[in-house]
Amino acid sequence: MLITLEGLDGSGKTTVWTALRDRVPDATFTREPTDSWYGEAVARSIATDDADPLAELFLLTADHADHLSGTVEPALADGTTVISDRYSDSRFAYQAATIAASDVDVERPLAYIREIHAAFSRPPDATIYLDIDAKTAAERSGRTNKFEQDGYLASVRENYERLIDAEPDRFHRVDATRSPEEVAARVGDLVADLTEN
Ligand SMILES: Nc1ncnc2c1ncn2[C@@H]1O[C@H](COP(=O)(O)OP(=O)(O)O)[C@@H](O)[C@H]1O
Ligand SMILES: Cc1cn([C@H]2C[C@H](O)[C@@H](COP(=O)(O)OP(=O)(O)O)O2)c(=O)[nH]c1=O
Repeated sequence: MLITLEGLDGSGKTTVWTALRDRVPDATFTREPTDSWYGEAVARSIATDDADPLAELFLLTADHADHLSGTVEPALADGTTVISDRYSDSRFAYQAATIAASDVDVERPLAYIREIHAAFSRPPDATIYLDIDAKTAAERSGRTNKFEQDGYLASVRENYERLIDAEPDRFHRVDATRSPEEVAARVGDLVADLTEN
C-alpha cells in the first residue's frame, strides 16, 4: 500500500512522517524531493527565483520517475507499506500554481501535469492531507524561498482543494493547526486503519 502525506510547506508533514516511524516500524519511509542527484537538481531549481517553470516541473518529474523505479515500486513489489512525505499531488498543486502565474502558454496546467504522470506513475492508495491556511504555513516554514510565500501558498491550497474535490475517497483531511502530538496521533490512527483494512 502506498500512503502519501501532502500539504503546504510548514503544515507539519515531516514532523508527522518522523513520528509515524514508531507506529509503523516495518514501512518504507521515503520522500520527494529525494536526496538523489535528481533531487539535488530540484533543490537548485527551488533556490533559483527565476527558474523556468516548465524546466522545474520536468526536473521534479524526473526525480519522481527515479524515486518510483528505484524505491517505491520495489518496496510495493515486496509487499511493504510505503509512506512518502510528498508525492505526485505536490506537482499537481505547486507546479500548476507556478505555471498558472507565469507566461507559459499551457491552458490547463493542473490537467496537463496530471496527464504527464498518468502515462507512467503509480497513484497513491491513500493520501493524508495536512490542512493549514496559507498564512500559518508561510509563517511556520519561515518564508525562506519562492514557494514559502502567503499568496503563492494560497494558490497551491486552492489546487489541493481541487484535487480533493476530484478524489474525495483517496484524501483524508487532518486539521494541521492542532498540536504536533494531536496531529501525529490522528495521522497514526488513520495509517493504522488504512493498513489493517
Ligand atoms: N502541529 C504543529 N503545530 C505547530 N507547529 C508545528 C506543528 N507541526 C510542525 N510544526 C513546526 O512547524 C515547522 C514546519 O514543520 P515541518 O514538519 O517541517 O513541516 P513540513 O514538512 O510540512 O514543511 C517546524 O518548525 C515544526 O516544528
Ligand atoms: C515534491 C515537490 C516539492 N515541491 C516543493 C514544496 C516545497 O516548497 C519544496 C521542498 O519540499 P520539502 O522539502 O518537502 O519542503 P517542506 O518540508 O517545507 O514541505 O519543494 C514542489 O513544488 N513540487 C513537488 O513536486
